[in-house]
Amino acid sequence: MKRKLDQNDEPSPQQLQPKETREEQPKEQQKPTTAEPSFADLGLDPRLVQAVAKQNFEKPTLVQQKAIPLALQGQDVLCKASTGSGKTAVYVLPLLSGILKRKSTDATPFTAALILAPTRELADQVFKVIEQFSAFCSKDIHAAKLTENVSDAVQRSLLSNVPDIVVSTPARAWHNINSSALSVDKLQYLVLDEADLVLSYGYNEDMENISRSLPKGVQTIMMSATLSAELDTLKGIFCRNPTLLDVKEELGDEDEKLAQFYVKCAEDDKWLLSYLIFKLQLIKGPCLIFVADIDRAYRLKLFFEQFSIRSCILNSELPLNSRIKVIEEFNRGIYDIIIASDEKSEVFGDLAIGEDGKSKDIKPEAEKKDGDAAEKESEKSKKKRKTQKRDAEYGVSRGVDFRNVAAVINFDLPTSASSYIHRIGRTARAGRTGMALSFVIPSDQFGKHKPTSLKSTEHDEKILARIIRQQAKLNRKVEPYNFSKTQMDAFRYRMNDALRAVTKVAIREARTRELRQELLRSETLKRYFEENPAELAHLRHDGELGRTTRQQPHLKHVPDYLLPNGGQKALTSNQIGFVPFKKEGKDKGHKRNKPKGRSFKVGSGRKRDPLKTFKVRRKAK
Ligand SMILES: Nc1ncnc2c1ncn2[C@@H]1O[C@H](COP(=O)(O)OP(=O)(O)OP(=O)(O)O)[C@@H](O)[C@H]1O
Repeated sequence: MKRKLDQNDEPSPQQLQPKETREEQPKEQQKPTTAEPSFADLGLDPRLVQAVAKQNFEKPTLVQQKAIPLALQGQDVLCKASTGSGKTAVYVLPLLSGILKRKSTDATPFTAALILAPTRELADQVFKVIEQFSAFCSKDIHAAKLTENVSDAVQRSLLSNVPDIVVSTPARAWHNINSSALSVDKLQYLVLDEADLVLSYGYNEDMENISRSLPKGVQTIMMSATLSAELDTLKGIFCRNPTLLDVKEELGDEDEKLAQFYVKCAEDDKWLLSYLIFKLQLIKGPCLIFVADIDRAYRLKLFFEQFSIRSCILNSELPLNSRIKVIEEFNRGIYDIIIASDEKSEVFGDLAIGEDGKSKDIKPEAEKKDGDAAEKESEKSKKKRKTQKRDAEYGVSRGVDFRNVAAVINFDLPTSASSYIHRIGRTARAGRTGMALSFVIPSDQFGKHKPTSLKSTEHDEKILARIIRQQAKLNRKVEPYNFSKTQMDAFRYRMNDALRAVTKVAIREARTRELRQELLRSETLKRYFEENPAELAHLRHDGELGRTTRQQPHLKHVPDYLLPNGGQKALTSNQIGFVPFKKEGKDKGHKRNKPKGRSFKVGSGRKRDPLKTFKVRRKAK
């Protein structure tokens, strides 16, 4: 965050670093102590240890230290560890090691491992990790992924090469097993990644079917970030008596890595705050903004465009290739803001807010208006939805390895505490620091600003109470954050101007245009870009979409008179302040660097004049 800094504000080095020079933060794991095992000590094939070193993993994370030896011994394992703790390597390394060991004496080709993940993004990500870890034994390991949108014939030919490892979603895996394209007769390993989510994605039947087709004695590894009743069901289906590992980070460690805040605000204030946060660059570094549905994501993007704030979109409508590319480019630091519609959270949120314990039907925004017009609109949008192709195997808040995310913003609070865990788990990964900020609509404010009201936020306060309780159990705090209303109000008319310009027609048009563009990129141009990879760099995903939005050039910059006395410094004051990051130069967001007191001061020199900094940055864009 290049937010307002005051005595209470201690910016992390990463957040203060200009985007262009953004580097990965040093990882806590990188200083081994004598007491802790190295990867070489875990009994892995030396070629894998070499590949791990190439990834700059200097020592195994706690969950890796505990679970890899068990998996190497052939035990069934059910492992629970927090998001971003390195669970993928926990199963990929032992699988590879086992396959290499067997192949040294028996080269018979057969599919030895099936890895199931709830979404195609995740399956694709796991496949990439396999490729990385088998870099020094690629001749001996052949892996295939069933994530591409290709015909049965293409999948069949892919599988006819008898890959050692197949990575898939359960639905695709079962489809191919059922059609005999994939033989699991000799399967040795079955992995369920993000096992707590597999059933909520509706894969029950596929899982039952897969289980029935497996030979006896398959070693099963289940990985999960949360414990849920679903894990028990899966345990019953696949392995009766696994070794249970519940790996917790050291006490206090999480607390330091991840700062969590919430802001109670009116419905339109979310828009105002987001505008301020990004236009004044109060958050610095890559940000992930979660909204409840696709229209809302486009609305926010078009709203941002009114102020020249660039962002890209992730949703289930976009082709998988585009989604993966957006994530990859975000990870490479090309984009600063992703607006992700967390549709699964809305569909599967436990919403168990009702005292009756029953979940409630959450209707999309267009369906919650009063009167005939609303009904008609609702009918129209229902029809439209039916004809729209969504990817049921999409999920962005769960498991996707976004790197170096400085902040996760819950623009719309999720409807369950477990969804919150998955969302905030996209930041503060692998020993890095991060911040989560959630907008919460107090119940007396709900429905007060019709144009921006959203049904799923009706019970925000109850969900927040659950989140706070859940985080307290994990020894983490979610703290309130207050913005000064008076200072925000100076910007309110600009926010209203921008909101008015983002009409329903503009949203629909932007959504259709982007879909068309992405399909074109994804399908028609795929081969061209395979042959001309350099050209791909010219295709950006954060371009402007709002051609039909009213253009308002005066909104693109912030006049000096709007900034409170003292510019951004004032915005970071106690009233409006922002997130207490760590001190510059002190790093590193870990225990040994615990900040001593809060003494960061904003100077008055040119370099530190936030207004001037802001102007320079704007020119640079
Ligand atoms: N031993 C290690 N040292 C340093 N970095 C690591 C280590 N192991 C994994 N990582 C990195 O940590 C990040 C998170 O790893 P991974 O995606 O496996 O976490 P996860 O526990 O599966 O998270 P989630 O629950 O969100 O899926 C990745 O970028 C990975 O490269």
